[in-house]
Amino acid sequence: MQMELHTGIELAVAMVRQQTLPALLKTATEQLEKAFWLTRCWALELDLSGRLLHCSELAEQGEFDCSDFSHPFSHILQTGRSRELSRAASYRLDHAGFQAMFDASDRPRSLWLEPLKGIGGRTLGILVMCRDGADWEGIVAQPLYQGLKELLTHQWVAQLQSRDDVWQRRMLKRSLDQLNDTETLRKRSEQLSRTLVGNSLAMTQLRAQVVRAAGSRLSVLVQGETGCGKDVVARGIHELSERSGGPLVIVNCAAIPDTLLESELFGHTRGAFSGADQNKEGLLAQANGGTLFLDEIGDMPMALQSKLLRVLESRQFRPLGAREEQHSDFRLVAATHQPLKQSIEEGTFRRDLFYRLSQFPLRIVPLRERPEDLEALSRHFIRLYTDREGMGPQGISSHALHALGSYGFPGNVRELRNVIELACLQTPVGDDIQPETLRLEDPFGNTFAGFAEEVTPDTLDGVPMPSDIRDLKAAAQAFEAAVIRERLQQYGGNRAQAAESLGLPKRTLAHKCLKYRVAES
Ligand SMILES: Nc1ncnc2c1ncn2[C@@H]1O[C@H](COP(=O)(O)OP(=O)(O)OP(=O)(O)O)[C@@H](O)[C@H]1O
Repeated sequence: MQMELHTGIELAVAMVRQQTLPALLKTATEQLEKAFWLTRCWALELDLSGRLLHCSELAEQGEFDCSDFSHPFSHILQTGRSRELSRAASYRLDHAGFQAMFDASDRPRSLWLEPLKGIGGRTLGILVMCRDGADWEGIVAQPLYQGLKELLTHQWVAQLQSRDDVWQRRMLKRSLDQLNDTETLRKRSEQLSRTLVGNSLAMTQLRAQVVRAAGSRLSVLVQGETGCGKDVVARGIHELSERSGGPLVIVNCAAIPDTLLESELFGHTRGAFSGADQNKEGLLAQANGGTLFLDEIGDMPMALQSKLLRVLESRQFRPLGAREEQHSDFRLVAATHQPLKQSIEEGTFRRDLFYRLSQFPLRIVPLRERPEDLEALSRHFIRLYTDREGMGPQGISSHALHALGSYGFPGNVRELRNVIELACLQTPVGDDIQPETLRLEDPFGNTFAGFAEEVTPDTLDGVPMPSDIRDLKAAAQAFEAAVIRERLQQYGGNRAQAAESLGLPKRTLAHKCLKYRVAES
């Protein structure tokens, strides 16, 4: 009796020490084997769906489908009662998994199959005991067996509960993480919608992409027609990224002469070339810790493309005339309105650089393909005008919006901005912009909608009538000069605004002003 008590306590302690269900089942079956002289003992675990019994100790073929009656376990589950199985009956059962278990138990004379149930009668699994004697009733009636079985089912339920708790905590954490991600994405997209305006599906998707791109370290290539917002997108990526506290260095590859672009980017030492009278830090170095935005990358000369590719691979570069290499940790955003794939085919753009740049490609849809954005963009530009000037129109009439909708906007959002700003100027304070104040024309001067005043070559000072032209080049230059003069007047001499309204870099406008001797008014 004392011996039995001692064994019982030993077994109980071993069981309660186990931290996982497989460890508990292994310990329990080993202890039962020892205590009752079994040749083998197995514990089959019923899965959550109730459709599969699993025996982790049987490495292969340890799964028993509960709807398959070619093994004895489905019958036990169905009746909920224990039963004995003889060696002869076991031989007759044609089930590979059961036969593997029978073999691994050394083909005992008798097996005892007992369903184990937890709280509320929920079936946990089946206990399989193997022995060469057949006195099962004598064993299962013993208080030691009853006590151990009760402890086993108790611990089994506790393990399932803690597994459920862990699983539930994990699920909860996962859904919270997902919620947080979605919430962050939503908040950032909302923040971006203040500068990257538009309610169309294309714009909503673009904002989500910009937020994703900002959160990654990949190089971004922004493609889209001129004036559609590539610059706005590049700034958005910088501002929403972890580098927003660092510099945003913008380089317009088309505006800097080829001969200067390399030294502008890489920097140079004093005496590196004639005219280099002091050391100059390049834009690559200036972008350290921030973002480098290479606008109009399609215009970069081939020789420089190879050098840029090397820099992108190592973030190392050597200023002109320098002996030592320098390092700069920048994130690259490039943009172009040119179809780069075509440039690659024509041999003017390096394929390997294209792939290096477009790790995260973004494409901006032209304004004519998202007319739903016209209203939000128009109101945005009216608000910007009013904030800047301290007064302005109240809004825009539905007729004016209709007129905007019927125009193709070859200059995209930049053109819309110019149209709205000019209309703001001509609309009495507090009124709505009307169609007559919208100056809609294509780049060749064809009028589309109500015009306040037509600007065609014959109304521009100094431009000959087409029939009077004797020198086409001179006439074209006179036309260019007249347009620039007129635009500068319109913007009160503000070169930046005039340049933007003409789709020109400021530097190019300055150069043309010098060439045509156009002074600001
Ligand atoms: N979705 C937008 N929301 C608000 N403003 C926009 C949007 N898209 C463009 N703009 C405005 O339109 C003008 C032109 O945009 P931006 O300079 O970004 O175009 P771009 O594609 O970089 O042009 P380019 O090809 O000439 O460099 C800017 O004044 C910009 O603020």
